Amino acid sequence: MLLEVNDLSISYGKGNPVVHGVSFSVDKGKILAIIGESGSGKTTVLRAVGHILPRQGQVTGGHILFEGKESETKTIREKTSFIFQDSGAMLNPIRTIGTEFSEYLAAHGITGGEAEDRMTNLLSQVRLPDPAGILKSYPFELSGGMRQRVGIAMAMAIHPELILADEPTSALDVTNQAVVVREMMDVCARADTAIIVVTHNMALASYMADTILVMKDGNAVEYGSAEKVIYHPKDPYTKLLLAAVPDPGGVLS
Ligand SMILES: Nc1ncnc2c1ncn2[C@@H]1O[C@H](COP(=O)(O)OP(=O)(O)OP(=O)(O)O)[C@@H](O)[C@H]1O
Repeated sequence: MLLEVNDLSISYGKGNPVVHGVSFSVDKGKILAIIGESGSGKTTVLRAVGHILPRQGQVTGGHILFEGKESETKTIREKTSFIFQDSGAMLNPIRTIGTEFSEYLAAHGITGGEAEDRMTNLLSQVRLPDPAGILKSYPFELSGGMRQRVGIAMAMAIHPELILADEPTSALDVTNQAVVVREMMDVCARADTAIIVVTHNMALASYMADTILVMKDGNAVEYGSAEKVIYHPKDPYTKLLLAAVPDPGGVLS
């Protein structure tokens, strides 16, 4: 198993836990969607897995195992990367994509021809036309969807075992959402990269995921294969989420 999370609890400061005893696992190359309403603890769980909880955030119970061992910051830095809602907006506005991208790779020990190859190869895998031209562009010269694709290409360029994606497409319009999600899934499938995607969108979760974890008020209220959760939900809250989706699984296809 690539990632196993057992009985995870998390608090901020001296407050009560905001995540209570959550467990799940992700196999190599598989996609887990964590779904739930705002404030249910999805991002907190994702940040704990990525070792990027804010300073006051603390894991107060449970275990996170990565490749069978207690997960350490160094391993996670090397083997996972993030895609945020506004990954594209995080690009430095006064530097070209090429400068930003190559520095990111250099920070991971990838330089010279190898870095060039990875950049152009991944930019074309996320279907950005004219990768050489993109590398010479400034972020403001690209559309929101194009910038988000650059964010996905950067996340994939270090050949991660696991991508942690927090609402990766919610800043995009509906047409772009579907395309960018498909590209993200294609690129990850080719490299056998696992994904944990946090979303409040049940249609997106059912389209992408092998496994779905439903969270409410910091608890896991439902967890299982996407098929089981979508077609045989047990928890009333999951049923409510599904009732809001006209055609689960079909909306983005
Ligand atoms: N830095 C922080 N300090 C204190 N409390 C926090 C902090 N970040 C989140 N929380 C609290 O933790 C709980 C879970 O928040 P979290 O952001 O993980 O939820 P979420 O399900 O990802 O919501 P959203 O969909 O709005 O991002 C909420 O009650 C939130 O107020």
